Amino acid sequence: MAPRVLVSDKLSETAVQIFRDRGIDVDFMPEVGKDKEKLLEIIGNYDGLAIRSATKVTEKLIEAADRLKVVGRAGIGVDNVDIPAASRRGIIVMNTPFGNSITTAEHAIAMIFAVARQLPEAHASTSAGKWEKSKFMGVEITGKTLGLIGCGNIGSIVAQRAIGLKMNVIAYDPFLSPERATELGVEKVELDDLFARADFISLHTPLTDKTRNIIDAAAIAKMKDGVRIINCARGGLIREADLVEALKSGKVAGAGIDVFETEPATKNDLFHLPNVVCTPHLGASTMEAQENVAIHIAEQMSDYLLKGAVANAINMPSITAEEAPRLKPFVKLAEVLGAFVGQVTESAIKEVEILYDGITADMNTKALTSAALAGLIRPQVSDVNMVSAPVMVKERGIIVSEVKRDKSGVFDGYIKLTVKTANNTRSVAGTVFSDGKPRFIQIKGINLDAEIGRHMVYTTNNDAPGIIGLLGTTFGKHGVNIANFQLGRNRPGGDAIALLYVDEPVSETVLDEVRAFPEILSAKPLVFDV
Ligand SMILES: NC(=O)c1ccc[n+]([C@@H]2O[C@H](COP(=O)([O-])OP(=O)(O)OC[C@H]3O[C@@H](n4cnc5c(N)ncnc54)[C@H](O)[C@@H]3O)[C@@H](O)[C@H]2O)c1
Ligand SMILES: O=C(O)[C@H](O)COP(=O)(O)O
Repeated sequence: MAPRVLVSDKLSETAVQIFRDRGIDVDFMPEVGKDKEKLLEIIGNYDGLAIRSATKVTEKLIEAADRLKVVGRAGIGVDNVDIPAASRRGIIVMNTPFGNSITTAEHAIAMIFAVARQLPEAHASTSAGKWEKSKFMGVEITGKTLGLIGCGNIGSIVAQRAIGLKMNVIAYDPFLSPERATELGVEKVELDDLFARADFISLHTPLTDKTRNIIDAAAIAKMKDGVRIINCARGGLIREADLVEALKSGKVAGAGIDVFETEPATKNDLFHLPNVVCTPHLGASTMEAQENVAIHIAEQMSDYLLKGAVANAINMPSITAEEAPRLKPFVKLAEVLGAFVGQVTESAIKEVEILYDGITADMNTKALTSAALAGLIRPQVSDVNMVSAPVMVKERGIIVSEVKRDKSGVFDGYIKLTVKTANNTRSVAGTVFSDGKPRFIQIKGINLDAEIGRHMVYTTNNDAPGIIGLLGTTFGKHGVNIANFQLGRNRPGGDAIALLYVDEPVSETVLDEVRAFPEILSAKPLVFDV
């Protein structure tokens, strides 16, 4: 069945065409995002949800989204999506980090000009026939200092444009490297320094616990008199009530505000103040940007739904469409190794180490680790996948580490999973053969070469004559057909294991019969999704 996607916000219809061309069923309902009840009613029918900022993807919506695999944000900010809730349900959340950044940077530059020369008010006055030439005395931006709070994609573009306009640009961004600052021609400063020196301040950070109200009365008090403030990033970065006071007192000479604490902003104390220019969250609203983000999100979502490729996901490592086919058998291997340990481990897992040897060390190990963790905890939490597994493992306080090393044995590469509980350490290693199928190559340090089937039985036993006969006869007596039988031991007469690939699940009655033999220490049925 073709995957089904709902477009619930105003996206360019190019996105719809791309979904259709790729063979995806798509419903274009650009108003439904604002109708919470209706959305809740229909969301269960879709594998993908394409949105902008109007649709609120809440925990409640996610709970109702039984089929949903991917939320695609045609734009940058994902603060309208409950990402922890989506991750717990294994739903990928992806955005388009670059499609609208130039457009938004241009909007910020437009705001700088608008507040420097009071363009909207001058326009309104002139259109009203007043010709108030002396009322609208502006300031030049040449030679002025622009303080950027946040210098990522959009902040950097604003910096480049502002430098072209002969402004001096300083930036506060804890994650901006000195090298990148030099490359951009930007001076990296501390926040208080920025407040003290900037003639214009423009915000370009996401809204987080750290950035919320980054501009409030205390921050404004540290700024130059007559500073002008631009926000084309997110409402909530500025405490609006404090900005209103500062504009009224004249401490702040002007503000260009595209985003608001509450949106849609139909009433706001900032409206109608002198030299405040407001736009209704238009930062990304150009023909070019909307085409870009629509194309990007439709392609990314289609690639994921049809090929398993992951790009620009917030809650999952990327997997390119090119690497997806090569990675796929190793993803399966990692999952199977996790599933083996997950099924034989009965006490709480404390630590997981994943060793990537040879060619596997050069693969997308983040994705492989996510797959191994999904396999590992699936016996306890059935509804888990590569997106939700890392979150769930973290919630359970399990420490995960990856080790990579060059080819060390006969295989071009293999993966070894070692899991520690309070009183046990268990390991299993596997590789992918040229037939693309995963194999176990070592269990408990014992080498073997075991094909992996859907139903298997794993026994531990004392190495003694007659084990093959004993297991074969017991299973045969009960009509259990053995497709493949692998034995291994650490030394003659020492610890031994057997892995049997059987055609059907083996009942507990049969397994109890096996367990009753004194040579058999344990017998465990295993199921693998292969
Ligand atoms: N108005 C609009 O329509 C519109 C359009 C696009 C994007 N946006 C918003 O613009 C913002 C920036 O987008 P971007 O693409 O540049 O994002 P980005 O992730 O590329 O850049 C954000 C920068 O903020 C920095 N940062 C994070 N925490 C910080 C802190 N505490 N103090 C200072 N800097 C901090 C990061 O290091 C990063 O460099 C986002 O909030 C996005 O949602 C708005
Ligand atoms: O984060 C973004 O990309 C912008 O806020 C754009 O939002 P919009 O898609 O609702 O215009």
